Amino acid sequence: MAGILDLCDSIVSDVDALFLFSPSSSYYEKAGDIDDIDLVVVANENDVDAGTFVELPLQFRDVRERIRFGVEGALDKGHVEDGDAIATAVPLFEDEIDTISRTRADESQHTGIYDLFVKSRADAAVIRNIFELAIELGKKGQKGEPVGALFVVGDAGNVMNKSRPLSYNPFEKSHVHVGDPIVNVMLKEFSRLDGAFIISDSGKIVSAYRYLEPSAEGVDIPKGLGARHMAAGAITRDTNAISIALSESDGMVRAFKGGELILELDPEAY
Ligand SMILES: Nc1ncnc2c1ncn2[C@@H]1O[C@H](COP(=O)(O)OP(=O)(O)OP(=O)(O)O)[C@@H](O)[C@H]1O
Ligand SMILES: [Mn+2]
Repeated sequence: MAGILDLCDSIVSDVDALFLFSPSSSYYEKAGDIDDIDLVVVANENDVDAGTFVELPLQFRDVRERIRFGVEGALDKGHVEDGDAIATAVPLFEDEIDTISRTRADESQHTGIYDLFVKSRADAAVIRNIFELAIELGKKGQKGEPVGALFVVGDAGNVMNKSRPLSYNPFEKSHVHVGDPIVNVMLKEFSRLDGAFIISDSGKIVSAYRYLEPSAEGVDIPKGLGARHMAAGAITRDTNAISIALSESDGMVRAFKGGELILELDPEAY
């Protein structure tokens, strides 16, 4: 009679690599004893001193997104090759790894989730900060009044050229950066204002209150999203910026790059 391990066999048989998501040291050590398999650790920090490591900028709640990030990162860094079969060990319900799944490194399924953080003009840390801010703003907003916001990150000179002020710029003479505790308070305060925030590659807040006027030609964003999201998508095609929009109407955080929607997060899940 077949045991449950026989069912698991089809998940893990003949895989080229095993991806461990945020493993404990003991889990990592145990996995190290497995023969003939490449180990890749995907985590916020390399606590286990893994030789092969992909850094997670956010602890994506959607496990598929977390796995996609790890796989696209590993492909980019050459840890796996197109077509490789991969087993993934992930903490899904608990903090400890409790789920094993199987996927394939597939260049044709490329979503750009890794490139969004790592191959953008702006520093990955700046992009992460803006994500966290948008998520926080989205959560708070849902309790009181919903707020919308738009952050355009990187390539600020070009973005400024493709936009115009709606009102005076409260950041005109300041040298504040995202990540400064005071800035988060300011950004949250100003997010009630119209228009977009413009942020430099290194995280300097260049302007608030910008009305974006990019060419929307060739921009392919899902139908039903309005002017904020069209502008958010279009500016990333017209410049080398990425953008992060918080929707006032559905509460979602969306990231755009190269004129495309790359990632959609529900702040309530964080
Ligand atoms: N081109 C633009 N540049 C900067 N901000 C914009 C632009 N277009 C719209 N916005 C901002 O987006 C706000 C909401 O506009 P709209 O409802 O059309 O967008 P939306 O995509 O439906 O966003 P939401 O989901 O938040 O409603 C506007 O009040 C304005 O502040
Ligand atoms: Mn709207």
